[in-house]
Amino acid sequence: MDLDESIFVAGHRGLVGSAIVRRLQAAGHRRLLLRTHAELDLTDAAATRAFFAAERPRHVFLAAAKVGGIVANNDFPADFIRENLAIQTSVIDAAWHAGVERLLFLGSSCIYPKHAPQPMPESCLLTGPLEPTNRAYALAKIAGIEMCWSYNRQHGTRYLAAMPTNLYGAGDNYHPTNSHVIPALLRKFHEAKTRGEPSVTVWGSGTPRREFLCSDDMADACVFLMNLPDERFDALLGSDEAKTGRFEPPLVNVGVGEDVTIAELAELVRRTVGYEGAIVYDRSKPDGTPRKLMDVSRLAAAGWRASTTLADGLALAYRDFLASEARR
Ligand SMILES: NC(=O)C1=CN([C@@H]2O[C@H](COP(=O)(O)OP(=O)(O)OC[C@H]3O[C@@H](n4cnc5c(N)ncnc54)[C@H](OP(=O)(O)O)[C@@H]3O)[C@@H](O)[C@H]2O)C=CC1
Ligand SMILES: C[C@H]1O[C@H](OP(=O)(O)OP(=O)(O)OC[C@H]2O[C@@H](n3cnc4c(=O)[nH]c(N)nc43)[C@H](O)[C@@H]2O)[C@@H](O)[C@@H](O)C1=O
Repeated sequence: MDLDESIFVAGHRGLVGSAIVRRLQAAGHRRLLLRTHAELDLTDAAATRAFFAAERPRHVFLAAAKVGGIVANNDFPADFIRENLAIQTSVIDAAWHAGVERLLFLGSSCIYPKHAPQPMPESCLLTGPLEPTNRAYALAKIAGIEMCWSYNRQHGTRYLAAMPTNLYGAGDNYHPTNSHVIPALLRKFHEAKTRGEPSVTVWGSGTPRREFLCSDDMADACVFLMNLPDERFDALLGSDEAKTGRFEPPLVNVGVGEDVTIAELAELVRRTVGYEGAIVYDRSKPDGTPRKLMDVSRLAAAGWRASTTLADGLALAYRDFLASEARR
C-alpha cells in the first residue's frame, strides 16, 4: 500500500480498527477513509455502495462487526447473525463495484468445529459441528469467507479472510457481561480490589483453553498481510476448487500459537491488577469451546509472528482500563 493510496478502515473506533489506524498512521499513510457507525451504517447496502462509489478506496480493512463475548453471543444470536451478514455483504459487494484492489475480511477462530484438531489448521473449516454458544456469529463469518472466495472466483477480486484468535488490548469493551473474558476479568478484579471484596467470580469451570493476541499485534499482522507483494498475497488466496479439486479458501489464521487455561488467565489477571483475594468459579455459566488454539504456520511461513507476551499485553490492557475509567 503506497502512503498516498486511499484506505478504508471499517470499524475504525473498535478494538482492532483503532489499532489498525494507529499502525497505518505510524507508517505514514495519509489517506485514511474513516466513518463512524452514525455517519455510515454498513448494514445499509445502498449507503455503503454510495460511499464506495464516491470515495473509491483502493484497500479495505473490514473490521466492523457485531462483536461480543460468550454470553452476548449466546443471548443475542439473531442480532449477531443478522448484523454480521448485512455488514459484510454490503462492504464486500460495494468493494467489488468500486474496483477495490485488496480487501481483508476479519473473521474469528470460532469458525472452526467445536472439537477441531489442536492446533486448528485452516483446512479444518467445515469439517464438523460448531460450538452452539456462538454458532450464529460463526456461520456469518463462514459466509463472509465464502463471499470473499466466490467474488475472487467469479470476479477476479483479491479478497483475503484473516481469522483472529481471541483478542484484547487498548480500547476494548469493558462491559461487565457482554465483553470477552480479558476485559471482563480486568474489571472484576479491579472492582473487587477497590471495594475490598473477598473473592472474584470467574465464569465456567476454569478448564477451557484460549489463545490471546494483543490488538496491536493483530493490527500489525493485518497491515503485514495487506503489504505483501502480489505473488505472496495471491498465494494466500487459495484456489478455485472447481478447477483444482482442492478445498483451499482464501483464509489465514492469526494468533500466537500458545494458549492458557481460563484458570491460568484469571491468576495472571489477578497478579496484573494486584488483587489478593480468592477466585471462585460459577459453573452455571457456559465454558464454550474446550480449546481453540490456532495453527499459525501459514502466517509464520509468510513471515509474521506475534511479539507481545500475554503478561506485557495484560499490563497494557490494565492501564487502558484505568484510563477509560478515569474518563467516565
Ligand atoms: N475482539 C475479539 O476478541 C475478536 C474479534 N474478532 C473480529 O475482529 C473484528 C474487529 O472486532 P473488534 O474490534 O473486537 O470489535 P469492536 O466491537 O471493538 O469494534 C467493531 C466496530 O464496528 C463498528 N460497527 C458495528 N456495526 C456497525 C455498522 N452497522 N456500521 C458501521 N460500523 C459498525 C462499531 O461501531 P459502534 O461501536 O459505533 O457500533 C465498532 O467501531 C470483527 O470482525 C470481529 O468479529 C475476531 C476474533 C476475536
Ligand atoms: C472471540 C470469541 O469470543 C467468544 O467466545 P469465547 O472464546 O468463549 O469468548 P469469551 O472471551 O467470552 O470467553 C472465554 C472463556 O472465558 C470464560 N470466562 C470466565 N469468566 C468470564 C467473564 O467474566 N466474561 C467472559 N466473557 N468470559 C468469561 C468463558 O466462560 C469462556 O470459557 C465467541 O462467542 C465469539 O465471539 C468469538 O469469536
